[in-house]
Amino acid sequence: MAATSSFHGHAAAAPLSATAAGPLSGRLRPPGDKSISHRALILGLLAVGKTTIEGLLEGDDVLRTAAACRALGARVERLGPGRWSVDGAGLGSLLAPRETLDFGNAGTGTRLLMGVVGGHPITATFDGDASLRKRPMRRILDPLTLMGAQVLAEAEGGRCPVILKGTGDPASIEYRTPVPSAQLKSAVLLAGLNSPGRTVVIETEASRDHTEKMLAYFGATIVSEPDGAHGRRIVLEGRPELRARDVIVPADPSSAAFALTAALLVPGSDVTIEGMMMNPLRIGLLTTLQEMGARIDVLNPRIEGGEDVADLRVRPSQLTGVEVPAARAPAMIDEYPILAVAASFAKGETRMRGLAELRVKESDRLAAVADGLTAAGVENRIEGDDLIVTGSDKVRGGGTVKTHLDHRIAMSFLVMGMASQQKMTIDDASMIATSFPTFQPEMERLGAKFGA
Ligand SMILES: O=C(O)C1=C[C@@H](OP(=O)(O)O)[C@@H](O)[C@H](O)C1
Ligand SMILES: C=C(OP(=O)(O)O)C(=O)O
Repeated sequence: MAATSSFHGHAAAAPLSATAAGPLSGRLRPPGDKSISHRALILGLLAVGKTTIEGLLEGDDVLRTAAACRALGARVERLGPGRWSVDGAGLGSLLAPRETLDFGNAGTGTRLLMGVVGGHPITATFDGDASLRKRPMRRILDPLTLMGAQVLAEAEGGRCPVILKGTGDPASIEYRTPVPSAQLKSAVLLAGLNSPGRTVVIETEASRDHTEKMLAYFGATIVSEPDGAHGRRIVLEGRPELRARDVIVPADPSSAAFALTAALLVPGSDVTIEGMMMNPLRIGLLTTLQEMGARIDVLNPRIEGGEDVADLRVRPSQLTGVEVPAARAPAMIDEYPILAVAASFAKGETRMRGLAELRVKESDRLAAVADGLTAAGVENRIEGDDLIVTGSDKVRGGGTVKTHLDHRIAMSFLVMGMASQQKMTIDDASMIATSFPTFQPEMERLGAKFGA
């Protein structure tokens, strides 16, 4: 679990290839959900008492959040694999960190903790790797400024490094998020926690609701109601008494997506994914693949850690291109790169609409996916914010894909190489450790073949 990145760049790039695999078979428990892992640590920091976490994702992004929580006054300990405890500093009692908070590659950690710092009378510096330094932070800093926080320094265009001076008395605001973003919604809610009044966030398109659910679980009064056709209105009462809780982290659907897609594409496969979180705001990929004709049995549905989970048995399927509506984007936002790989093997055209937010992820994912598909001989085009992929049952493959410090681009094109005629090479596999450090051995255990 060595750090994979530091402020400006990262260790030497590690190219990796995937070649056509024999059938993939076996069972896989994907790592803990990344979104829930960040939030469990952060709410542990804000609660009084000892929070325990089971199944924490021990990827670099989350380890950076653990380090930041320590710097803000929590005692964070690893008890065993995936088992962690957080002795909270308590809402209103955070320490000012002495050093820069280095979030590496992680947008979620950066933005959620900007919300936390923004609502406390402390100053902190936020920074990360070359990818993080390109990502927009104004969307977070704007509402925090309305609440009374001050931006003491920022790089051009509201980018990291950012020095943020929070306020111990955040104004209660009603905020309509200008882009569908769970990170933005969460930052406002986390800052609003320390406000004496009510914080209201309205989103036109519902985004993942893990912050709301976990705040309620830790004892906050928070109500989320439908607003408009696809939106939510969330009302949080300020200054709750947050009490430490025990958190169980379900398996990450965004990580499960890679084995799931690989099993659909590699002939003869039969893979069962265990304990995948089925939160409706996270399973847009599953819905889309089912619409495309994927044979996925949803088995043993149950509740784990307050979330719906299930086991998924996946077998190869002839996929057919579909149109993916823009309204589904928040529920499958990180899965478009792997959907584009699935679409490459589908009959006909898949049109993915409304992908503007993909341009501001770890890389410009719209461009990175299109370039990777082109390198592999897959017909594709970008029209406005839509990506259109024309599939075929024989994908040539070959070529080297530039990953631009983006773990999802890296894993997606390795999956392509498991089913394409020629091997696929990625220029750098090191970023995979940010979200799925066991990706390579776990996929090899199922039958994948990687090489230089
Ligand atoms: O809140 C979260 O945990 C996340 C929200 C999404 O980002 P945006 O809020 O920028 O859409 C997603 O892409 C990211 O991987 C995790
Ligand atoms: C966008 C992602 O993460 P983050 O915003 O936390 O960097 C992701 O994991 O795909």
